[in-house]
Amino acid sequence: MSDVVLTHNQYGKAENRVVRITRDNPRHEIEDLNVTSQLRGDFAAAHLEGDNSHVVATDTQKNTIFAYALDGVGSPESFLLRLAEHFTGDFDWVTGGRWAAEQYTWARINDHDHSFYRTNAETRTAVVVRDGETDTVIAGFHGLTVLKSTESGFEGYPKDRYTTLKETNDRILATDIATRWRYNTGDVDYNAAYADIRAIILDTFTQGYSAALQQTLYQMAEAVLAAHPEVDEIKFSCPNKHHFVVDLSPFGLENPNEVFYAADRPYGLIEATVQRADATDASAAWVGVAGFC
Ligand SMILES: O=c1[nH]c(=O)c2[nH]c(=O)[nH]c2[nH]1
Repeated sequence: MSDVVLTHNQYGKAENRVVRITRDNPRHEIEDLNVTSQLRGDFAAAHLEGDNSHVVATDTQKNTIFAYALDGVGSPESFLLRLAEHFTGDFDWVTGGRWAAEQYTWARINDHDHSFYRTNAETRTAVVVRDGETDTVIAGFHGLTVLKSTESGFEGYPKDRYTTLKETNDRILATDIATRWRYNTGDVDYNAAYADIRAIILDTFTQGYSAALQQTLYQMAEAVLAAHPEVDEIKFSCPNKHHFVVDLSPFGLENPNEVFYAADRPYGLIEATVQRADATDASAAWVGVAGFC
């Protein structure tokens, strides 16, 4: 057998479903997360020799996540950073790792103090990658479904023998927004930044005429980078949820852009990354973030 070497490796406990209730007064708060912890460092002996003396058990990582939740979550980013600090601080050979979370949104039922319903709003995401002294924090969300019923079109594209699509300057534009953005500093109020970036993305979606989903994605990215100097890079992955005008002429009916067939698949898939021209290369931190270009 030719010589082989162990290269990248990481390990941990995936998808720890943590629900933290803050109940120090009658009006409870709920934080609902799905947390994954993966350690990187000197784990060669475990792979090569069956020596587990460096292997902080995935079960221990799970327990640590739940124990840390007792001190509060606050924001998924700060929670993951605390985990990174713990594992790299307490175990010499853990030189870094990757901690990721999804956070689900609950709303109060009739403004009730301790009864909630899970909303269909977006899922918030966070990733912390620690490599020695360097932390990279990537925030984002997916599943925010938006639609504008006019002020969108698609024209001017090349036509060939396979083109059947008709040009239009008045169509429905609908998508499920998935986005991730990378902070260039640790000095961030993660919840406030999240709320503002989400609001900017939604507001930009509403603004003006969209010549293509590509243009709208770029404008959303540009607006976030303009308003948030602490963000260096933002990625979008957005399906074009086609709404086709139904031909009702066989029934002698006109359909002036009022009745649509909401197609399930296939769908256009439009993806883009926009970053500051002078942004540092952080491609290593994006490894493992699936579904973006
Ligand atoms: O916004 C759009 N972008 C495209 O690239 C495209 N292609 C297509 O058929 N319809 C659309 N719409």
